[in-house]
Amino acid sequence: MNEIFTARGSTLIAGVTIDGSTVDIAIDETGLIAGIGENARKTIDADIVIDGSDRLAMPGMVNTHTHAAMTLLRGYGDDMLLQDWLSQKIWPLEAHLTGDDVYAGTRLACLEMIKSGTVAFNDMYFFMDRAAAAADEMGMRATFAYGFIDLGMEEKREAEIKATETLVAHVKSLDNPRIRAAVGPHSVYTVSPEGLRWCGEYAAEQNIGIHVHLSETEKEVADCVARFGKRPAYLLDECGCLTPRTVAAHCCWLDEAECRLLGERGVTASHNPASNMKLAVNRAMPYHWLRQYGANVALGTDGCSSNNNLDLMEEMKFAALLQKFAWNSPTLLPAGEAIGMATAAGARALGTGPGTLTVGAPADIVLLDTRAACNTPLFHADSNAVYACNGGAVMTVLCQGRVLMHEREVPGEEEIVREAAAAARSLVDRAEQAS
Ligand SMILES: C[C@H]1O[C@@H](n2cnc3c(N)ncnc32)[C@H](O)[C@@H]1O
Ligand SMILES: [Zn+2]
Repeated sequence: MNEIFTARGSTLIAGVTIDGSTVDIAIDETGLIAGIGENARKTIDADIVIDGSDRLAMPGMVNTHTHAAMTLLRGYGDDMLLQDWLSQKIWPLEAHLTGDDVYAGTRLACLEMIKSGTVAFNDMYFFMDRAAAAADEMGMRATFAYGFIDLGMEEKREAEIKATETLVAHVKSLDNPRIRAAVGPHSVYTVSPEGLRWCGEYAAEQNIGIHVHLSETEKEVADCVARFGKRPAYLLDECGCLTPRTVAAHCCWLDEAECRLLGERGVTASHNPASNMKLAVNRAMPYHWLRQYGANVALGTDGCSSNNNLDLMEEMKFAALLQKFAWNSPTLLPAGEAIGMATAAGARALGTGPGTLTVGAPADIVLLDTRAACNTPLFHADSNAVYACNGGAVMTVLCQGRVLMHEREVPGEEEIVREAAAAARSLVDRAEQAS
């Protein structure tokens, strides 16, 4: 294997383009950026040198809403209504999932994310100890939440509480700064107020984040108002689930007062435009209100059964286009803001650093090909990254200074793909035999 993947020490990215100028990026042996500029190479005695010519550096991207192992369900159920899709296709298949499936599916997800410039993700799913093992081996950062679904049943709630506590204890025992745990109440339509309250209290007690679906569909809001007499964001708040460490995915049907509430609580709203369009949730996240009231707006892909990939470069474009189209405003969500959502806002959501290329920040760095057709001509790097390129323009990826991909090579790619394909086939076979 290329020694660039195994070497540990300090790294120099020599002569790379940032904001139109050519600089060096020096990375110390702990994986932090030690210097950026013409004289940065003097700050370290580099063990590895990466040639930055024909390369543009940007911060590594953060996917704030995934169900990573759903890569195994890619293309399994498309073109359906959200409720039917979940209850008729996805949940029956997920009932047959094993820990080995989640491991294989999460490795495929990590491969795909690395290949498109993502270094960190926020995951909600099942068998999360196996997902954590996959992310750690792939060298990524990730936060794992067990998908807590009690459907109003006390017995099920007890099981979900146990599963959540077990995961949190497991992640703690790993003592790995790249791998974290969160509490994952799925949504207000799958978790009772008692369950939500437990999640809020447990997250506070453990000092960890919360990962939840919020206001994805109009039906979710209408049902919530009918059952509980209040809109979903207020219900979550009453149960202690809106905190500065909460990531609320979708947020499509929030009204203005709910946006203000999310801003007041310092919540991160994860925008998932491709999934929202595919499932036709019929309203775009009110980005303008969320920003106006100070919520942290970040970007996510959702699972591969509603996207159907994990390419945040594409997602930036979908976000910028959907916002403009839905709110009839061509000036809304310009390219620079889309990049900020995918980088700094995501890093803030997961607490992984500033998400910028600055001295002292973790060296989470992506190098894009300036020779690619999508980067030619290169008038505005942000514009090309958001509107012209996709993940295929990503050449090299570093996370905490460690090289995860170089010149589009990721160690073990063939095996990861082969094993995920076999796991997906066997999962569907098992489900079909049982039905
Ligand atoms: C964690 C749980 O969330 C489900 N899941 C996946 N995508 C969505 C979505 N867009 N909305 C709601 N739930 C979803 C997964 O299929 C799993 O059952
Ligand atoms: Zn989701």
